[in-house]
Amino acid sequence: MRTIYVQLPQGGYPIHIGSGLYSQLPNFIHDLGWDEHRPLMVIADSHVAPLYGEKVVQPLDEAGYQVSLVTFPAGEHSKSSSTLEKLTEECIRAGLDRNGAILALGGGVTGDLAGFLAASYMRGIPFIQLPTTLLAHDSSVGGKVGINHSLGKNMLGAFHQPSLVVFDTDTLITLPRREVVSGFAEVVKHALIYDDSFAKWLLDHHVQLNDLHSEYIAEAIARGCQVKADVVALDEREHGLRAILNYGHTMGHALEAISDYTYAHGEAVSIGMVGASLLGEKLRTARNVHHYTKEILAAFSLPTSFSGPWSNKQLVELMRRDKKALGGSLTFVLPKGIGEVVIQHDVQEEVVSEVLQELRGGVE
Ligand SMILES: NC(=O)c1ccc[n+]([C@@H]2O[C@H](COP(=O)([O-])OP(=O)(O)OC[C@H]3O[C@@H](n4cnc5c(N)ncnc54)[C@H](O)[C@@H]3O)[C@@H](O)[C@H]2O)c1
Ligand SMILES: O=C(O)C(=O)C[C@@H](O)[C@H](O)[C@H](O)COP(=O)(O)O
Ligand SMILES: [Zn+2]
Repeated sequence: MRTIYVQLPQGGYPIHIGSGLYSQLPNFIHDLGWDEHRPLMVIADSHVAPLYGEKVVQPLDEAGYQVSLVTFPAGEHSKSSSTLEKLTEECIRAGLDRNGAILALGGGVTGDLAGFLAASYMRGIPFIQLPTTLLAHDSSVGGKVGINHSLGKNMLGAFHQPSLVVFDTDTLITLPRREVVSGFAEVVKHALIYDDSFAKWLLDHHVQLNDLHSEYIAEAIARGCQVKADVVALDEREHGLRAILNYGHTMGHALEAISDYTYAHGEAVSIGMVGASLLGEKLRTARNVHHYTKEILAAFSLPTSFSGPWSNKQLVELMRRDKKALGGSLTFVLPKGIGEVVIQHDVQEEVVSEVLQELRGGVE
């Protein structure tokens, strides 16, 4: 097992990564100082609950915890106020009080949704992240929780840090290939924004990683989590630096929302990172990053271009609603080199449209 700590002024928390970790959940929870009188509510989606619900519930039940499991329909559309409302009802009916805690078992949708429920239920109760997708090495760390609105992605949310993250890598065995690929986008992102040696390592070992070789995958998750933990420790509430974790997301979130979430998050972020690399070269924040960006993303079978009936204007309108955009100006995280980025405000619409045009159909 590998453990990474997220160091925060109010104490921080560990991220445990490894195989067969659910049997150790009672010990990890005891280490938090939570005794068996704390009711636990496991929240999982309709794909994950039948696969891993019992594996989480059983050891906790045997250790004497009062633990229940609730589910919701899998998919990005469940990151919504209506699902939040239904889960709130389940918690109230189950008698969950302020002494209770939520365990978010699943991918980023579950983590964001159940985390937001934990942030707002009775004005906030503790929660634990149990990520089951590769992508969720990112979403389970850092405390950004929230839901979507019909007018934009992640429009309602909070910063609410988990008390503990337990990534049992055995769960990745059942993950559909498309979701594995999507998850690599955030792994690559962590390398491209912060750690050029990590990027080189990812390219050198993409064959083993694509095969989900357990040692390499655990290493990739740990290195990605380390980048995230370092950045969050320096700027928990995104006053500045933390925005670098949004690399590829200005375009990515716009593509996700406009496609009604036909694009998976990682796919959209991948296209967004190619867009950011093109933009960086045009605005001269970086040289020679576009080709490398495409190469590393293609090594993990990620998309580097898009097609769709949406106009550049529609996409730009969504980008102006991005949370980094102040006063409606366009804000992007742009590369400075490999492993280094810069936050750029007031990017002109014309140059963004040029990039969108080049991203359509993959014109060089
Ligand atoms: N809070 C953050 O910091 C942060 C960071 C990155 C992404 N996100 C959010 O995360 C979401 C995407 O997360 P995701 O890609 O994990 O999506 P997801 O949670 O929808 O999971 C993808 C699919 O895989 C299924 N699944 C999950 N684990 C499985 C397993 N082990 N075996 C079989 N099937 C499994 C799910 O049921 C779902 O159908 C987006 O909403 C994105 O905005 C949040
Ligand atoms: O943790 C962060 O900060 C991130 O930006 C991580 C992103 O990968 C993630 O998609 C996040 O949910 C985006 O947040 P938002 O504030 O742009 O909605
Ligand atoms: Zn993301």
